[in-house]
Amino acid sequence: MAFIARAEPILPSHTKTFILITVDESKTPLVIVACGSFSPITYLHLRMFEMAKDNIVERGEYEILAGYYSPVSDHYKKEGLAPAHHRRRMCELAVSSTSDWLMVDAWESLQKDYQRTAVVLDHFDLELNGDEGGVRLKNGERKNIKIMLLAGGDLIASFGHPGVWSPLDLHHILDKYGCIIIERTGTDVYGFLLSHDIVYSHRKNVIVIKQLIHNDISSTKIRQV
Ligand SMILES: Nc1ncnc2c1ncn2[C@@H]1O[C@H](COP(=O)(O)OP(=O)(O)OP(=O)(O)O)[C@@H](O)[C@H]1O
Ligand SMILES: NC(=O)c1ccc[n+]([C@@H]2O[C@H](COP(=O)(O)O)[C@@H](O)[C@H]2O)c1
Repeated sequence: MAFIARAEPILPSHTKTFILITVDESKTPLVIVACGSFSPITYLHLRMFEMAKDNIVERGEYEILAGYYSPVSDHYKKEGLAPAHHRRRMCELAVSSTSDWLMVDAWESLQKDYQRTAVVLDHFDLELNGDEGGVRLKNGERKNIKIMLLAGGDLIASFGHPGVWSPLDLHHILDKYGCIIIERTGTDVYGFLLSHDIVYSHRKNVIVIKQLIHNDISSTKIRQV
């Protein structure tokens, strides 16, 4: 067993604190990040982390340290979104009453410009692994924390929409970090994986999770009620 080296909050802006977390040294420490609007956060946004956790635990390769919501800022020009501070607060309230491993990172929501997902993941990497971060092992060595993007099939399918994601960003996200994809009604994730050259070339760093019982709740539907 080993311990996370820091006793202060793992990222400065969180609602919860990591205090010495035990780590199974035989596994790769993993933090999962979901980027999105969360306007509002839904049960599926909570469920997707639990689905990811069940899958990861079963694989036995990683030890999950935490999951983070990173709500997009007000500069993401998507129509109908609530202000970022409300969306962030809704996420904070949702995790505080339902989870002991999910947290909300405010950094992205507070930025003065829109931040691409690749940049958001780099921010997590810097905070978690930079400056002597990561996990400290019993022998004194440190181990980097792996960071993976958690997303629904629709977001991954948007990788193929012209002009939405830069190929360089996709290589960066899929090579350096990796993706955990939750199937979503209306998107053929496996078909997309096979047909998209960049995603296919990084398929070893992509985990697809089947939604055994499909639930197509969406923030849009809730906004329209
Ligand atoms: N029902 C769902 N099944 C699978 N993934 C989902 C589902 N709802 C949301 N997600 C995923 O959650 C992440 C953040 O979601 P986002 O805030 O865009 O929610 P959304 O419900 O898709 O929102 P909107 O309706 O505003 O587009 C995305 O990766 C999205 O694919
Ligand atoms: N080029 C990019 O980095 C890029 C493109 C499209 C969406 N995204 C992200 O995907 C998420 C999409 O959220 P919505 O499904 O609510 O639009 C947001 O976090 C957004 O920042 C990133």
